[in-house]
Amino acid sequence: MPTSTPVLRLAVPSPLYRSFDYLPPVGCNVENLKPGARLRLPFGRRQTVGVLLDISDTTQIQRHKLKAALELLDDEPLLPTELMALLRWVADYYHHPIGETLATALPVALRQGETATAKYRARWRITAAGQAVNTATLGRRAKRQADLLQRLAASRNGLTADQLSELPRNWTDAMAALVKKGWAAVEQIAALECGHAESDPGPALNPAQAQAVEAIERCLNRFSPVLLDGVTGSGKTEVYLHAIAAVLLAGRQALVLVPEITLTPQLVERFKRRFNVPMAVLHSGLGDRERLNAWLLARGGEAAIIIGTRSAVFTPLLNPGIIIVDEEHDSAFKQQSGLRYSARDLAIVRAQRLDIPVILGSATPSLESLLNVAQGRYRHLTLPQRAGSAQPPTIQLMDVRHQPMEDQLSAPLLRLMQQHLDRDNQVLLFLNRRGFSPTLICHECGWVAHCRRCDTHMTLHLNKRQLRCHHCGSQRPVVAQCPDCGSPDLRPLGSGTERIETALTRHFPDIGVSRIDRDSTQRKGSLEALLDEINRGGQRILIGTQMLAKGHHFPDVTLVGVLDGDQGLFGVDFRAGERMAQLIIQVAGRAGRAEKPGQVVIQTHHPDNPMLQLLCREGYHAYAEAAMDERRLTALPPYSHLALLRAEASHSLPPENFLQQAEQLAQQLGSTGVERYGPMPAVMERRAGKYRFQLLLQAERRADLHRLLTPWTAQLNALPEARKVRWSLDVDPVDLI
Ligand SMILES: Nc1ncnc2c1ncn2[C@@H]1O[C@H](COP(=O)(O)OP(=O)(O)OP(=O)(O)O)[C@@H](O)[C@H]1O
Ligand SMILES: [Zn+2]
Repeated sequence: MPTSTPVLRLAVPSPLYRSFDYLPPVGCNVENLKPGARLRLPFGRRQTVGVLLDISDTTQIQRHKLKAALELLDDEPLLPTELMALLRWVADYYHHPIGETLATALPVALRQGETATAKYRARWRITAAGQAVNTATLGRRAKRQADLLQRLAASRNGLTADQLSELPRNWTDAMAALVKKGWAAVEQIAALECGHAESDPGPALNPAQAQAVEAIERCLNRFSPVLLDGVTGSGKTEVYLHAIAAVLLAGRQALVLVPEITLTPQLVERFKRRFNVPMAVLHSGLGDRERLNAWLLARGGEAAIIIGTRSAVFTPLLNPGIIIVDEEHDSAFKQQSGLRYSARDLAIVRAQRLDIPVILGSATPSLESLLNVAQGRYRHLTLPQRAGSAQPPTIQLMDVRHQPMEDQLSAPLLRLMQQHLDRDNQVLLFLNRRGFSPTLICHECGWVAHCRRCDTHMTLHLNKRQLRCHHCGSQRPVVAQCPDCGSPDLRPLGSGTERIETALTRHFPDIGVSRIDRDSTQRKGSLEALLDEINRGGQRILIGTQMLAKGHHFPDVTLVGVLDGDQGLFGVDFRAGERMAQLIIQVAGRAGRAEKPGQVVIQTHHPDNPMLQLLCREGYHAYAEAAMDERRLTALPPYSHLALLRAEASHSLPPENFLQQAEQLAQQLGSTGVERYGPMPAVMERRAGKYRFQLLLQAERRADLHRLLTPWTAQLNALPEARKVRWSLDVDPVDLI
């Protein structure tokens, strides 16, 4: 083989921290090989799909040992240069193998080697000649054509086969006749969801909103990170919509990241009502083929707005104009397995590389973002008041010590609920614990239902008569007798949403109760049905988990009760307090969002807790400031940077040994500026049958941390114990448990 044959450097899905060299496919014109294109490759005993990183003249492998790639799958680079560069950055920053990083960013269908062709569909429009036709003169024989023509005339966007298939009779012949006469024309359009024909202009902006929109519009052509810090119900979404309108006007695309789409059907609806453009909505219910289609149409520029959850941050865009991260504080933006990236952080990095604005919106910004504001890295735009006529709710602590309690419902809370219901309003109760009770205990001997695979209790789900582990998902039927002593006296200890629901139906027999948690919304469409029921208004009680805190708009809710305000006080994670504060303020934000004023009460056994008091009396920002001081004193993020090396195995020894070796390796590599803690068992040492250990690295300066991580992670796989464990590195972990 002549030495001039170039060598292809490929990213291949593999846990190895390197690229792989191949020769071009036999007979392939080298000119056609461009970085970002996929190739089918022989890999071990199987075939795989790799992405071309570079073409090189040299290789460290003896040439005769190189295998040839089998087939070039893309004529044009599938991944644009910008995205390729971003993903290389991502692999470096998260210290993740490049092949797996690229695989994470690609839709499954592309990973499997499917061809990258987008779907289009036919759409019919009326022509000028068609508009001039007086349908009355068409005569009875052409009634179907006349009907169709009228329909086309009434629709601004034209009609697709999907829309036409709703017609009672077959329409294809009649349409063909219209096209033949030149009265209708057919065009091929991207197979995407489209905004409604009747666009709605939305309310007039209030001064704070207008100021925010103006500030964003002024820097549409450059990187400008903005924290849109607006109290709940202040109309942040309106600001996004206006900013997007300006971006669309300039012929560019908007990428909108949300924590969970299925939980906020109302949001997507609002986008559709406002814009008459093709949209790619990337939700978890999409099939592989549909996801691929949306991805390709975003890449081709046909999708003007892309709304998706965290992985949407990797969507290729032809004309990117803005990135918006809604509810930026939400930990759902962090991927918790494989490539553990933060979509919020990557949105910033990507916007910077694209030189476009990025908006992080929240009523309860993360301490990370608040510090970035304080240090002048982000612009701070605030919406201090609720939009329209809505007033902020009053928040107070309710001391439940010595109070009679019915499950988690104190007597004063029940009285207050009655008052609000009597006024024909709705009451929302928040308890971040689903199921009937978190524990089932034997009253005779003290036996507790434990998970057999985790160090934790099973949760009792009475409706399904099951015990379920919320950590590994295992389940078994409820036993009638204690397996230890045979006593039938088994009692549920503590309450979850299911139990509260039962208590509420008992206490308020005439009032409808809607429970909203992961169990009650499992079936497709069930959340929408529940939301509809609530939005029909009138007396009603809502009980739910953090799902209720997610951006819903319930105009009739006037009372919000946080049933267990102490839940965040004793969390093991250093972020537990911050999370609980955000949750409380977000659920509180569901109260009094329309004309009626809202009231929020937080049941607590610690009414003197200074952080709770601060949160209630002075609001989230006062709380955040105090929490920030605490973090500074304890040198925790955002005042330091963390990386967590986790390892697990079926026995406890290998992970501990592996981490010990990893620790020694770090020591040998010299880790100035990096503190190491561990190895130590994870808080839940055994989960899903695996023993879990971890080693925490902490550095004041990010550069110090990464200087160690780069050589370290490259060598971890070579440690003797590495093959006996599953290990992973988590850079900027949000969850230390
Ligand atoms: N300028 C305005 N005038 C009147 N009503 C408005 C205005 N802006 C927004 N609204 C309405 O106020 C309500 C809350 O607005 P929006 O959902 O945009 O707030 P938000 O800040 O995103 O809320 P949250 O963070 O609590 O989910 C919506 O019903 C919206 O239509
Ligand atoms: Zn379990």
